[in-house]
Amino acid sequence: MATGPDGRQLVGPVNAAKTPRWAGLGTFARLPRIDEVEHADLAVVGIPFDAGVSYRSGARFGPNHVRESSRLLRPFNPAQSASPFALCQVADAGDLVANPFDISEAIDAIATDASELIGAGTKLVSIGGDHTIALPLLRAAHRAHGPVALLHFDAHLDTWDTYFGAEYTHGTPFRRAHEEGLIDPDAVMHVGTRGPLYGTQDLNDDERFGFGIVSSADVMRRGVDSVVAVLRDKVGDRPLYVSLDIDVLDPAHAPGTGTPEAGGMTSRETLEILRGLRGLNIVGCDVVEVSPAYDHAELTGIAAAHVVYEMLTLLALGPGAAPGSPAYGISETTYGESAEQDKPGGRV
Ligand SMILES: N=C(N)NCCCC(=O)O
Ligand SMILES: [Zn+2]
Ligand SMILES: [Zn+2]
Repeated sequence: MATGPDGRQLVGPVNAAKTPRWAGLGTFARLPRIDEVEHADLAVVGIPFDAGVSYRSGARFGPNHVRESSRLLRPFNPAQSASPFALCQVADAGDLVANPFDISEAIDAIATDASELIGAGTKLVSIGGDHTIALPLLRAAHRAHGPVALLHFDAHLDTWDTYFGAEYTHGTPFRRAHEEGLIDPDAVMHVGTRGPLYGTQDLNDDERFGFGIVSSADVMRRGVDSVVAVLRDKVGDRPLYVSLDIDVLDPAHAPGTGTPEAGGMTSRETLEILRGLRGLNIVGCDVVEVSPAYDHAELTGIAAAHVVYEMLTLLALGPGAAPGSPAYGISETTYGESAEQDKPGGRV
């Protein structure tokens, strides 16, 4: 038990100095289950659904793989000088149930169950599952906040129209979200885009839906800070949903995924860009497309677990969080002007 900033008693993760990391049933980061806390301000929820894939399957096993790969996470995040699990109550909400044989029914169930959690005052970081699940999660976010800004980290556009005549697939969620008015066309960006397309029409359509693109090559050429500035400018203070397909990482960093593309971002770049979103009005996040059968040595699971941890930190810090500085290193800021006072011991 720890006392949160508002005086509430918070249930934190299992203490790794007392119970070995590898022992016990695995929740995300060894956090309490949602039924073990009075109220969860933030929850990690698994959505083990992969009936929408167009190539390798297996993301249905993603949530538990990411949980298993999260056992080594520690409670203090030095990159943000923050202890997310001591700022508010964070819990693992288990897995939502989604029909593997009926995509429409699965989508409706995910939207309903996510809405229920959000309606109870719990912000979600969802672990997929294939990218189809972003659509119902955006429906749930829209129900609570109206049209949201979207930062979509992915090798792929996922604004294609249909596959084999099917409208609801992992390659189409953001086209459907645009058509349904779930996302604000003035504030939607892809990050990390790369790889061959079907034709230039893909890009024409995507642009028509309002999307801007920061490609994987842009991240390499322009660098993290400049990309973060572009994203922050685009989003402003709108309610923001962050959807991260783990295939945004290079297959060298995340081999365990269903539609891998060469030339991707590093995990370091990805984590740093996420950290740069500090203080934005984030209302929900997902990490999708982890397919453990193609993983090696938990590379993909660990990368995804760290992404989830950074998302939880952003949500725990909350909208308007002051710019921070890492607890060590020579980096100027986590975002904004240098905040030397945040640095324990003022180390560089
Ligand atoms: N959402 C992901 N991961 N991939 C979409 C790929 C769609 C295609 O097969 O062209
Ligand atoms: Zn993708
Ligand atoms: Zn995707």
